[in-house]
Amino acid sequence: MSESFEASKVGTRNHTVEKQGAYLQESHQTDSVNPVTPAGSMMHRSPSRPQLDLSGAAIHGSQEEDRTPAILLPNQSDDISHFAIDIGGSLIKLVYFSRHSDSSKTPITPRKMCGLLERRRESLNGGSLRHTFPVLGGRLHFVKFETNKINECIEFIESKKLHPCNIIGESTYKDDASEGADDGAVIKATGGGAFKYAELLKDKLGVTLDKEDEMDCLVAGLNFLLKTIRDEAFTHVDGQKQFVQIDPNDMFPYLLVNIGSGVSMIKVDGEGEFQRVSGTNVGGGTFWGLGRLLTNSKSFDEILELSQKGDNSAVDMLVGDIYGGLDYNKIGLSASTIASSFGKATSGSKDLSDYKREDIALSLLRMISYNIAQIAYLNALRYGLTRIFFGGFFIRGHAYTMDTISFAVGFWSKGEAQAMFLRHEGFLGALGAFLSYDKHGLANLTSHQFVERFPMGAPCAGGEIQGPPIHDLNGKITWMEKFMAKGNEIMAPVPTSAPGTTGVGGFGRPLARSGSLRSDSSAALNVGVLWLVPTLEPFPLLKDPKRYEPSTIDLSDDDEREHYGFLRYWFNILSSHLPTLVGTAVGSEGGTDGAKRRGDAFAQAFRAHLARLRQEPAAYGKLSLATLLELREECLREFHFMDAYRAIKQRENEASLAVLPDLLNELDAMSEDARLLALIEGVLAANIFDWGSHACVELYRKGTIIEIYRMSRNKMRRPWRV
Ligand SMILES: Nc1ncnc2c1ncn2[C@@H]1O[C@H](COP(=O)(O)OP(=O)(O)OP(=O)(O)O)[C@@H](O)[C@H]1O
Ligand SMILES: CC(C)(CO)[C@@H](O)C(=O)NCCC(=O)O
Repeated sequence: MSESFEASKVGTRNHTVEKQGAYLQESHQTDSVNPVTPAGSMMHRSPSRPQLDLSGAAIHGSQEEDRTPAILLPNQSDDISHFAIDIGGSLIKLVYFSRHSDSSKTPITPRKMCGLLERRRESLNGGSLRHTFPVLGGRLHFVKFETNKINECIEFIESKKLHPCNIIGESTYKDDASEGADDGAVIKATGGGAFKYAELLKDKLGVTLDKEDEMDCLVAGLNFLLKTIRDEAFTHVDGQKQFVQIDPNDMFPYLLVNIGSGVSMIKVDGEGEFQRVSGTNVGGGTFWGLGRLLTNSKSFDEILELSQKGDNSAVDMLVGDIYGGLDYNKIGLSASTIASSFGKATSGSKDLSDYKREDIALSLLRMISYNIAQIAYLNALRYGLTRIFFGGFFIRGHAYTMDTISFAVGFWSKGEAQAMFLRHEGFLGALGAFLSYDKHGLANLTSHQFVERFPMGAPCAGGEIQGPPIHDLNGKITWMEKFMAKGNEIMAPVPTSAPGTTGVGGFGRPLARSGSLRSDSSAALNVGVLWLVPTLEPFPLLKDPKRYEPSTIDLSDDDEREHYGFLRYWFNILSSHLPTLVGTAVGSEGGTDGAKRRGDAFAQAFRAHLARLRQEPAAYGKLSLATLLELREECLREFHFMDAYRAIKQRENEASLAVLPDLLNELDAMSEDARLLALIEGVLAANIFDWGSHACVELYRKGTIIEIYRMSRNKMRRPWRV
């Protein structure tokens, strides 16, 4: 099977490393950011509840050894509704759901949530529950742990109190009255570890695992993502990432190649319609295991990082090595093609220590990636499939791995088959298990009901960065529960830090100084927290709500960018407006020293986002003005500015209410047509203002919104009337 590829054809490393250099330069300036906050969304609790339950808080681990010691807050609850777990040979993946904490004025504890569910359930007719149960708003979080550190995962579940109320049996719903009687929770679980660790989880957490088949879950997870999450799938060729639009009505058939410890290849023909057609024991575990032995690396990421500085020709036997520097043209093999991976190591005179770790790492990465890609291609060929999705955490969002696999698939299939990758690569199984809870009705959601948010804080202690600096955008893809601490004193309310989580879909903190893996932005930025926004209804008059796309201009699209220059325009606007926004935000929090520090930190974080996007506009998926503004809002919230415009809104509301009767009278007095036009103009004026239009902001300085509204109607020359 050891067909080979031409070494030069997959050589995108230089390119990506260069990009990384530029990026690091730009982002270093953010290192000195000061105080920072947690991934924001868990922070905004109702005032009637303390923001954090700090009782029993303790630093977890040694501060000397760990620059980001986790703070365990054993009594903090997060209104969790439920979670599912995928325990694989190498990694444990956890998907958990938390309610929008701001969606209700009353704080909802997990048990209250169960009571709520129970009451709603009762109010519906038993049989129809499955399909009509209202979906609760909330967030889906993705976290992973190493399987051999399962205790850290258990601690995480405990510290976040994910387990007491995760009940799937109809008879086990509880309401407030049954607080305390929370045994018997049943958790959806998949992967081999669902069997292996069932007893342990029962002992430690008191939960029973409801086992779901691993392959079922992988397929269900992927189908859900392809149908529901925008820009989930992408190709990666020569360092270029391109999102693929998947038509939910034309998704099948495809081949899923899940590269975990081992590799499963699944032909998928429809919802729940699939067959595991092949597999190979040479997978991610092989790469990690052999890589660790051969390079003495401490982690998976370290091996990947090493590989990017290596030259595999020092280890691999090339066609040219065999043919005295010549190509073997007759069968289409150039001299630089790898004839035999590790073939040079057969030389008796050299020991392992005579080879460079970097070279070994690269040779190994290529060997494994090519081999899997080739088997994948053969299976695609066997079943006439042209779409191949590669999942599993071996991929790790790593540009070089993806390029190598893409190259191999393209090479063997002569361009007929396409390798595609997934932003939630390693979470397919966990997500599938999560979806198998049938009470939340997630499976029927459309893409409009999920938005993806990217928390990116930087924890700091004593005024100095203690966590990943902001340029380490890894924070964007983890559900990083950041904290701010001064010595042992917690300065900002934060959820529990995740001990031992290895991050989500991207790299953990870079171990090497260079952080060269960051050369691939996708590695660090491919997964955010999914927010479920079920309350948004499409406009009723839309012809096809499912296809309605409010943001028609993709700012990350090259052509459009050149054509309109929008991206640069908006970046400039957002950058120049930043000081004003920070001032407003700080003012909204009383202008305290703490608020100022947070304001500075927000500005640095947001600048880092903009710098990142300038460099790679598609880094966070499709980019529209709406997503840019949403990103800014999210970033503000992350730094605890829940509403930067609070004070202004209050002032405006008061002023508006004072003149509202007058305005209503004025509108009432109009003819129907004139009134409709006035209302529409008013809505547009408010909307444009809300989007921070430059001209409006200038106008605003001179009066209140209501005055602008009047001015826009009475005085301004409207372009559409000229
Ligand atoms: N931080 C990490 N630690 C360990 N392995 C990692 C890490 N990041 C990526 N990997 C790679 O991901 C692989 C595990 O992927 P994944 O979690 O999809 O599979 P798994 O569920 O553990 O395995 P299986 O399905 O075969 O039981 C590892 O074997 C390794 O190659
Ligand atoms: C055994 C599983 C399914 C566990 O996830 C996976 O590791 C795998 O597909 N291994 C490859 C086994 C084979 O088909 O040779």
